[in-house]
Amino acid sequence: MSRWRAEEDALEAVHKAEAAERLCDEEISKCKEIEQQLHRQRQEIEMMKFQHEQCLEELNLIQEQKPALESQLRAAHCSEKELEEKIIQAVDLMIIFRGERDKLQMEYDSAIRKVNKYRALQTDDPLGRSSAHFFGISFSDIIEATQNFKPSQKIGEGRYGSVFKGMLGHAMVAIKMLPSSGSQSDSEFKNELEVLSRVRHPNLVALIGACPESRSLIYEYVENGSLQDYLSRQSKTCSLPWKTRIRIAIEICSALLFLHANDNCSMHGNLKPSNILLDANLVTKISDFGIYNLISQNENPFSLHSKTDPESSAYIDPESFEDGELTTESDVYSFGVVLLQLLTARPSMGVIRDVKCALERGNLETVLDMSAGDWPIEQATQLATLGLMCCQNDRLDRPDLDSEVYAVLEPMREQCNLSQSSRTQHKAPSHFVCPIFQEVMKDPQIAGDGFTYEGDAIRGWFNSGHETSPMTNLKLENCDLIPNHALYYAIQEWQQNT
Ligand SMILES: Nc1ncnc2c1ncn2[C@@H]1O[C@H](COP(=O)(O)OP(=O)(O)OP(=O)(O)O)[C@@H](O)[C@H]1O
Repeated sequence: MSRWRAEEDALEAVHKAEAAERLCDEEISKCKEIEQQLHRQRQEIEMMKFQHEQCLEELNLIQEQKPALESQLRAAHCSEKELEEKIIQAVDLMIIFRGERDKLQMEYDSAIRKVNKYRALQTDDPLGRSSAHFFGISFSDIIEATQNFKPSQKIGEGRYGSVFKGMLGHAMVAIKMLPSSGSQSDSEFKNELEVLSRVRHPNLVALIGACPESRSLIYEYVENGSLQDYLSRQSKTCSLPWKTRIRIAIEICSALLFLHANDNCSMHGNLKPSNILLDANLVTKISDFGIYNLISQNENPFSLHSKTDPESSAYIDPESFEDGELTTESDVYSFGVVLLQLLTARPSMGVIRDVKCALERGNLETVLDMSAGDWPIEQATQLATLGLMCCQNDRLDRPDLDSEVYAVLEPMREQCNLSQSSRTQHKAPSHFVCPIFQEVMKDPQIAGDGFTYEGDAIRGWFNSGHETSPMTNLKLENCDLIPNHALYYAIQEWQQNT
């Protein structure tokens, strides 16, 4: 019995031990779960701490930037106010300019009426229609412009008459009074004017009008005097640097090439430094081209010339002295003398001999004009050789202007452009500026009057009902526009170099 009870107790104890073991296992697994939960919560807390620190850092950064941002805001407010004031001023100016524009428009309209009246008088056409391309001006207008030929208005006197400056409308012009005597009839004179007034090139002085009645020619005014003034040190301004002189030589050559390629006006006929004018940017403007056609010549003009002005006769082709004939090679000869003078600034008489001797002796530097700076000897030698070739006595020995002269000069342009860093302070050359917008052109277009305008400006002019030239006021044959590629590339090049 006691054994049976003892077995039962033992069994019960075993059960209890098993139950206790299960309980223990359960507790252990619960403990593990709790530990895992605890671990996860710790990780979350770490993450929250990290985010909190980041937020704090960002907040600090924003607070540090706050004063700078606030001052930027204040500055923005100030400039906003300034801009507002400027806009108000600009609007005021615009109102004033509009008033002036309306006034000018009225003056312009009355000038057009006046021109038409003169044309009607000239052509006996009651409607004032004329086929003339030159701007006809009355003698009374010339008297008014020159203040009755006041001596202080006189710029100079040449072989073909006196030159006066004057205001025609709002434009400063140079008025050349040709001799009235001669056998050339009025219609011959007008025909020549027609031809000359159509010739337009950036390096030729534009003939903008004429008064056939008084045989006077009206040219654009070129403000910086002539190359002669610079070479003979008569100019109040400084001497021309060698790079500018090379550019001038290239510009002269390009203008001569243009004239020689022109069907009607194929020669200059009187090229010399006093006829090579320089504008505000020292851009070449050649005057007097084709003037020999406007003067009736009864005897060989060149032999007459040599008697009256030996200095000028040094520019004349020796063969023209003989036969009185003017050819494109005559211009090449004159260009050669000018080239040698650009190098040496020596008088025209004797310059060929001086340069030739110096070249032969191998000491060209002794004749170079040192006021132009340090001439690079290689280019100076090239120019001297070119000048002497142009000055050959026999026409047939002279070089071809395009393939033998321009082809040598043109590559020198790049070097001149490199030197033009000072151009940044210069304003744009006048022929880069649109006559209407008065800004450097982006899309230069040639109109029927031969002048180049900004595309938008001239189209706007036509669209507003005008059928006339904005420059000459004459009626245009058509409203066609031709892109001026040469000028476009020249402007691009100039803009890249400034
Ligand atoms: N369009 C112009 N703008 C400014 N000045 C000019 C203009 N045309 C001529 N001149 C000035 O007038 C002066 C006289 O010029 P003109 O062409 O009549 O005589 P020249 O060149 O001295 O001799 P030639 O009669 O042999 O040509 C020139 O030296 C020049 O300075």
